[in-house]
Amino acid sequence: MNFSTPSSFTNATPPTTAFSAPAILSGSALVKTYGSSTALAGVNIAVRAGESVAIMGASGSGKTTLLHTLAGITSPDSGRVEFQSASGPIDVTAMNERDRSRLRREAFGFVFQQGLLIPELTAIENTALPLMLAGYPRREAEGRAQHWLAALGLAGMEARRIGELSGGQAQRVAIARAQVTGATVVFADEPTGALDSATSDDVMSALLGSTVGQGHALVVVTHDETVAARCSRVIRLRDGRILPDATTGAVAGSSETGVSA
Ligand SMILES: Nc1ncnc2c1ncn2[C@@H]1O[C@H](COP(=O)(O)OP(=O)(O)OP(=O)(O)O)[C@@H](O)[C@H]1O
Repeated sequence: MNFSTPSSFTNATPPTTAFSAPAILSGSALVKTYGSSTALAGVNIAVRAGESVAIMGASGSGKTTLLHTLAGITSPDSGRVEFQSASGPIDVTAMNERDRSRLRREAFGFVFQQGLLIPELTAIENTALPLMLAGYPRREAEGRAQHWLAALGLAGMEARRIGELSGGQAQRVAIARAQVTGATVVFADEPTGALDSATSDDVMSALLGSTVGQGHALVVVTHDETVAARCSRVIRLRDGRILPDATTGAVAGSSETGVSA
């Protein structure tokens, strides 16, 4: 795990392309059904280090299912998810739940619209939690958490409980917590859904700067075209399938088409 601490990136501009980077995460022929509903109907997607991919589509089109499947939270009925770890490719779909849970803790970060932060804990305790769970002593975990909070513009707010923060500040805590272990892929599901547009913009800057700005990958589900426009690539789902890219006619998520920034 890379637990390096960040410099400030609250206003960082992420790179817009990742053409030469290898796929850090890929899903091939992903199918997932729930009873008679088909959430994923054969999705191919490759995400490269240093790129941000927005997943868009109508309600029920399969966005969250795709995010959860790529992240190893949901197992597909068929198809394969592969993660490129520092020690080589890992078949996420073939892992048992215990190993997948470890992979999620160590290599992935998660930012959701709300929840997940523990209201009884302070900003620094929430941020340090993944490191504490990984066995770090409190002092070291909180030292690293403090660096992340400062880099995200939250210096001085470490001791506040979540209810004492604004929505945008709380999302920055969630971003800090998602990355304190050095996650190489961050998954975000409607990370700005509860925020006004100016705050949403700031939170996206923090999210992009702290992920793709550091050479990591960001996969973000959003209904917001403004959020999607800030990502290096947008894929659109309909009925569990990726729609062809309107500009090129290529299927935007497929590894063959690569990054269409
Ligand atoms: N746990 C589940 N049990 C049953 N059906 C599910 C479950 N999760 C998803 N589905 C179904 O799978 C389809 C895709 O759902 P998903 O949540 O991935 O869509 P979405 O595009 O993220 O929607 P939204 O924008 O409303 O969050 C829907 O028809 C949904 O009802």
